[in-house]
Amino acid sequence: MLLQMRHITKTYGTLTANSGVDFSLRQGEIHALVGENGAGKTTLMRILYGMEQPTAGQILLNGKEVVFTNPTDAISHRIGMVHQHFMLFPSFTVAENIVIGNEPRAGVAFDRKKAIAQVEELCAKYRLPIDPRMKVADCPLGLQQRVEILKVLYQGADIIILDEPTGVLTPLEAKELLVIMRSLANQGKSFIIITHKLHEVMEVADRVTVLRDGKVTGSVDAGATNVEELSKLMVGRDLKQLQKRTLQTGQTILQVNNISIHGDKGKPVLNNVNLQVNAGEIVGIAGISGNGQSELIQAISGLQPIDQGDIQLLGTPIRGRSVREIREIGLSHVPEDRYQWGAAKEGTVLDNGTMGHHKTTSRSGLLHGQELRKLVNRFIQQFQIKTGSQDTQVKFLSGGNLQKLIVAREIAQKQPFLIAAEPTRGVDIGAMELIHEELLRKRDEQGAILLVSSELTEILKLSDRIVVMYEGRIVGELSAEEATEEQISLWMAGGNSDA
Ligand SMILES: Nc1ncnc2c1ncn2[C@@H]1O[C@H](COP(=O)(O)OP(=O)(O)OP(=O)(O)O)[C@@H](O)[C@H]1O
Repeated sequence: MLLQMRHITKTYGTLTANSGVDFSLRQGEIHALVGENGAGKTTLMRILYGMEQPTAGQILLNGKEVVFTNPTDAISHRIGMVHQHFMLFPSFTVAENIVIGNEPRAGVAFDRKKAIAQVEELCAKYRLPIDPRMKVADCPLGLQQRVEILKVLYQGADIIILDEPTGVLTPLEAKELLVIMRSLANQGKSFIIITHKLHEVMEVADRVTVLRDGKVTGSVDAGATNVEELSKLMVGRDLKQLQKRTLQTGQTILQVNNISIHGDKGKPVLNNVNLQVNAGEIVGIAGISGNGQSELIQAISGLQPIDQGDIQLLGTPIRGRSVREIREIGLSHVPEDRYQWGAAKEGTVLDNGTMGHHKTTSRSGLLHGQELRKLVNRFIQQFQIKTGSQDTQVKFLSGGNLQKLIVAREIAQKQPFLIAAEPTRGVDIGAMELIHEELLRKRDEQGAILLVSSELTEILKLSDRIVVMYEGRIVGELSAEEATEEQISLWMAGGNSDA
């Protein structure tokens, strides 16, 4: 056995993140690590990568015990990790990012030519083409991830840990990544992949280990299991089928008229976009990321100025208004990037859970400490948010648990309009089910929801109407009854539209 982690336990104060976990990896294997948010997957991998030390337990590499006190130790034992949030220097080139920390030198100076040659050689060896001279800032996310993988390969890794690698990728990039992993595994590399996407597990993994509440609930060959069985091992119950009713829509809540945003390079990022969202409906925006969806949301929520057109929320023009003013008129917003816009990382669960709620919960204009705590307690219970306490800083929450807190907070705002951008990114399947139910409940209570998701299945499952964006324009619109995956995918890829 290439790697064995034996009886790993990790506690943080009273919280047990891993409890007696056994995990093993064979050479050339792709091993998926799955489990609910906060089940302890990232913690286990941070231990393997030397970022955390276990409270108890052992790691054996090729049968010999190893002790890592930092990632440098893990790297010297040929273990590499690609984190959920890439750790690249955007203003540096691809080659510079790959060789960083172990740069070729000519005397004391950095040998740029040699770095480029080394990276070209590496790309050829592993059949992962990329231009080493390109600036990372100019690479789409799929290529940035390739840089991360090449960096780990440059460091000599034989065991590669990928933490939710497809979360930020387009469906096409995600497919490519799975092919790359298989090809590298065939060349002898071994992978551990943390993911919530069970169809990916079935597609790429040889083995799957399931964690629940810090403990292993199963470790099986992927060929001997299926999505239903894995879900049950993860959440301890069968998942329900979502019931969606057909509703009458009400008054227009959001009206976007002909808005455009000129880009830096002469190409518009938004091009004459018209959109309407009514009370009692979910309008889903489908599109490959980077086709103007982010800018559209930012324009509506006051984060980005527009160059042409106007937007009305509940009949009030909002062009040029601040985020705060727009929120006061009637917007709640689950932002696409939870770390940049959604949360104050240094703040506590209580601070983050109550942002925007002070007004609604105070009786006399003063803040009501107890009421706010009660509210956050409700979020924690309902969404099963795993946290030490309300006073824990959110930087200690697992990614999925922070996402659940933001979604709970925003849905509870009781605003007439909600923008839900990638609302289930990084959450487990049980939490996804709950978030979907809550979005539908809000819609059933005559809420107007604009849903943006890179998961087409999510768009199809929840939306009453679907619009497709391509290169800054809306290129097609379908009702839920008319929508087919084929038609939408065609429009998403820039295929012909008659809209
Ligand atoms: N440094 C820390 N201090 C306190 N608690 C922590 C720390 N790191 C992790 N935890 C807690 O340990 C538990 C396991 O977290 P971990 O990030 O391993 O979960 P996960 O399975 O990767 O979840 P997700 O799917 O949401 O990413 C969580 O409850 C988390 O809040």
